Amino acid sequence: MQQTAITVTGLRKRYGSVVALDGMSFRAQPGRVTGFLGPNGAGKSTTMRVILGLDHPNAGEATVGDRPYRSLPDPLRRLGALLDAGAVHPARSGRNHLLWLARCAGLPASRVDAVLDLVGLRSAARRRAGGYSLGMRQRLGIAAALLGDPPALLLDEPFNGMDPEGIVWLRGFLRSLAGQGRTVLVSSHLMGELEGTAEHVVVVGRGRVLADAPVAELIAAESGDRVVLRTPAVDRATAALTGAGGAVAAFGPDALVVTGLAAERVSALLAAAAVPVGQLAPHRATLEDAYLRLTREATQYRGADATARPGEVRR
Ligand SMILES: Nc1ncnc2c1ncn2[C@@H]1O[C@H](COP(=O)(O)OP(=O)(O)OP(=O)(O)O)[C@@H](O)[C@H]1O
Repeated sequence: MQQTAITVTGLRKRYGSVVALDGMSFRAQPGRVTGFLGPNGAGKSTTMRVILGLDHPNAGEATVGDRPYRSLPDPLRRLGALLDAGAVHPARSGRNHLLWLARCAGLPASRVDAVLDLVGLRSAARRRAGGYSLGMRQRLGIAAALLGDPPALLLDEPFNGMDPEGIVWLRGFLRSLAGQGRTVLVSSHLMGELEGTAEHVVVVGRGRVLADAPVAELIAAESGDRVVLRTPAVDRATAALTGAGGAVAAFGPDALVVTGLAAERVSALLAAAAVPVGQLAPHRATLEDAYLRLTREATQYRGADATARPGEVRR
């Protein structure tokens, strides 16, 4: 399979007084799922439209392989895209929708049945697409993106409207597409959807990149040297640990989060002070923790304290 990275460089885009893209740059590499994450209004869809040549940036450029999408001689065979799962004629069957797309692109009809099988829509293929659930329309959109068997895929919010079974299926499916060497760029505003799927994430806010890193690296950086412990003697534990230079914060009625001391040292200090300990473990952050911290400042539309969760220690 021909390797085809998706690259955006210095994209700027303004709609009147709204700055949608403010110097967006990143590369989605072949052979992995790249999560494109950010809160509502962060500029994900605008970036994807620019990649597809549907919107013109005020500055910067986007390429698929080494060329702008619009200059590709056989675009559907190079980059498959799902932008809007609703963009289907409601009276047409799923199969006829794909047949029509295949005909327009000069692709063989045999591809239609192949992609229907891939996305698990074969049994519903002859039903009117207007009667499909949103999850089924997403599958149809993914099938359309795969018609040309492209080495690169760009999917805008494909998990939207999928039931839990669909989400599990799509996670595995995206991983298998990347495993075949394809570039898979997937947007979402929910970190959890991409957990266990994306190896690499580009987190964006207010039109620019906030983080561009492997998921494992983001989680490790977020976890830091924090230890969570449970003890009925919260005050004595706090005194022993702060005396040794640790920073201690309450985490519920009988739990503490300790920063600045390794787990072994925390354990030794508490033993020396004869503090009973129910549980002690290094804190492992989730991808969602990292995402919420990164995007907290860049979130445009937020309720009064929408990012706080019960028991969370704000940093
Ligand atoms: N055609 C347009 N006209 C005016 N403003 C627009 C247009 N398209 C996008 N915007 C604005 O640009 C900003 C980025 O929007 P965009 O849709 O790219 O964000 P997004 O990250 O995809 O958000 P969401 O997760 O809500 O889809 C927003 O402030 C949006 O209101």
